[in-house]
Amino acid sequence: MYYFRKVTDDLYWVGGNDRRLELFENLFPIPNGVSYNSYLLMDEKTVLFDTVDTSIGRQFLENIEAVLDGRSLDYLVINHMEPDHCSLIDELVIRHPDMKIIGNAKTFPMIGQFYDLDLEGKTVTVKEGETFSSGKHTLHFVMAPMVHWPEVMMTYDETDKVLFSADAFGTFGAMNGTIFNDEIDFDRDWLDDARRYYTNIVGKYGVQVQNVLKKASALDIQYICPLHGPVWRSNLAYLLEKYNTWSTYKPEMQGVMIAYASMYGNTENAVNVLAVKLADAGVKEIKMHDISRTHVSQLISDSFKYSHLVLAAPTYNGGIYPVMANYLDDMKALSVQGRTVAVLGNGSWAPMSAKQMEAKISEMKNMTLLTDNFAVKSALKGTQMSELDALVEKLVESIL
Ligand SMILES: Cc1cc2nc3c(=O)[nH]c(=O)nc-3n(C[C@H](O)[C@H](O)[C@H](O)COP(=O)(O)O)c2cc1C
Repeated sequence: MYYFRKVTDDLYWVGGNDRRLELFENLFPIPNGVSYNSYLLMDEKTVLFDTVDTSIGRQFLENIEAVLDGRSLDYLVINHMEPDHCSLIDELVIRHPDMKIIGNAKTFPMIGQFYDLDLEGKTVTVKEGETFSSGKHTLHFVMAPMVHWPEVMMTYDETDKVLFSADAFGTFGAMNGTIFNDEIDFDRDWLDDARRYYTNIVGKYGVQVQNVLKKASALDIQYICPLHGPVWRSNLAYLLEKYNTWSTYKPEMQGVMIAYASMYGNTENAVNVLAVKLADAGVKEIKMHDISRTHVSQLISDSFKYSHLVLAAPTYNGGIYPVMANYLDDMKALSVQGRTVAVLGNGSWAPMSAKQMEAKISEMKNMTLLTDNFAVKSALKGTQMSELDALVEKLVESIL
């Protein structure tokens, strides 16, 4: 049985949810599932905005046939060619042989890479700022390269002031029938997933997101329809502000994330001592992660969230304990920058991890290091307490 929801008088959400998928992109745990959004505009011409992932393909096809109610699909706008959104193109081409596909110069070569389809005479190539009339509605195309793939564009419906934003403004999380931001408590229930989605998937492309935000600021937007997660129809300033903060790498929270790795508990003990000293000194926003137990995508998310990071790990075979090395590599790859960082190492005979972690941090942009090779030898001892107290003082001064 089909299901859909009306977004405006002429526009329908025809997507669906996957609560079975363990790892999004076979990388990111999604305990709350994920939605794949697609939107169908019922104008003089019918226009579908993007398709969905194969996992919900049959449901999606049923949904659009129900809304079409016997009409054929005239146009498919492809804002993004990532397979979780374009997997049903070939099926739609078969079902609606007269359908034309609207994309940009980078869209069609990608369709050719993914599919063997003869689209001769069935494509409409659009450029930045060009418009297309479906009857009552005028669609206006806005290129959004590298947010987060090169072919990405957004489509703005000038008539109803709807922005189809591709993966921008999307989030992990399946939707519970409630598809609008004013039907949910986004800040309480969705923000963490939204931040983890943004920082891990789009986070590297802050400059490109800023370019798109500038273009968006020139539009009168009443609705944002992303490809994952809720549709925004109120309080858009909240979401735009989050995106502005994340894409400029500004912290959301003045506080500290302590990310530690520990085999036998001694590094863990050292950061526990540090944490209570910070709390004693009045620092309240402290988030601790045992990084062997926290997925690296959550660490990246919190690296964007907090102003200060304390990273602690033992030396392992002359290098950095593997999960910490992996997290540091991910931080660099995803362009984490502008944070104040303290590093704590450990080792029983030749402690190298502090120096090596500091070297990796200094390869990242605008990082302020508060430590210089602070290394515990096996376990924290009273003899190192003044060094630790000095670090606490620096952190407190910088945080508060
Ligand atoms: C497989 C393995 C390799 C290690 N390699 C080094 C090393 O290269 N240099 C060193 O000083 N300590 C090395 N260590 C010792 C640990 O870094 C050290 O015991 C540390 O105190 C462990 O901290 P933890 O109690 O937080 O796990 C190694 C330990 C293990 C198990």
